[in-house]
Amino acid sequence: MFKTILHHHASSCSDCTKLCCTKIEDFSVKIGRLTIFDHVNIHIHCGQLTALIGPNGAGKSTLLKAILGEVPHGGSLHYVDAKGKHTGHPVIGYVPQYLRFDVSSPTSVMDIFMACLTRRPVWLCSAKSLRPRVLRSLERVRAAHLIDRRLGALSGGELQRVLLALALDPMPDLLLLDEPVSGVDQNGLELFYEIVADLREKEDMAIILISHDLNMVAKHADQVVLMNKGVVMSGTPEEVFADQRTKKIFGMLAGESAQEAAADIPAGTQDTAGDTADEARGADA
Ligand SMILES: Nc1ncnc2c1ncn2[C@@H]1O[C@H](COP(=O)(O)OP(=O)(O)OP(=O)(O)O)[C@@H](O)[C@H]1O
Repeated sequence: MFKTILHHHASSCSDCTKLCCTKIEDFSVKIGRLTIFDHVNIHIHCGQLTALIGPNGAGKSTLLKAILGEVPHGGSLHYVDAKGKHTGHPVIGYVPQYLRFDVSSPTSVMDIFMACLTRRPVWLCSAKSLRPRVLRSLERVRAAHLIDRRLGALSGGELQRVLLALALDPMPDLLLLDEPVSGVDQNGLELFYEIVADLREKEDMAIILISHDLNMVAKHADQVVLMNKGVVMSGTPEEVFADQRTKKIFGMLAGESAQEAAADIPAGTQDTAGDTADEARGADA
């Protein structure tokens, strides 16, 4: 189960010409008669962190699930590797916004890695032989000390790093991160962003991150995509945060920065801003 959640394989594109890039072309998701989003076109380059921002219900998480192929969608995904050749089956790593599991379960971090790293039944695997590999994975996210910890005993930030370590083995071409809205404290969030920024540089990885923390986005993102049932606008953090449509969606007061405004909006109340966002999107279309 964890394997399906954290790693997916997708087919590559047919017109590879330039640098490593993931092209999301004309993506749309409809559930019944409801359009969750449509006409989504985004290019994600390797070595870049693309932040997805927008109000609650904008369709951000659904977009990640569509990229993973977990949700039926229109449009297509194209992958181009750094040499302009097909990558065959690019690996996508995914860290979900939350994970439902029994917090009283004795399952440890090591157990979960063993279940994910091998196709053989866990009871036939040698923990001893896998341990160095698991430690290496956990070291990448500064969590080696958590290897024998029970999953249910981890803090929100620690669990997020363990899930990230799982999503990085095998190393993906594209990493999708759905930031938890709660349960991770400020220190945990900062550490997580530091690790992600490191990965982007050292591994030259393409990363899409859904974020509710506009300060962190301003600090770390290379590209920001503002979503509200479609792409409202995209650009550098400076461009997106200075734009009237962003200000409208996040209900910013005159002179207030996007980050300050977002900090003022209690979780779960941004839906109200969504109506305004529709207008903003309508004006853009
Ligand atoms: N399976 C489903 N059936 C019906 N509606 C759904 C389903 N999945 C998502 N939706 C709706 O699609 C919209 C987008 O949801 P999504 O979780 O993608 O938004 P989001 O931008 O990630 O929101 P948040 O910031 O609150 O996490 C919401 O209105 C949600 O209720």
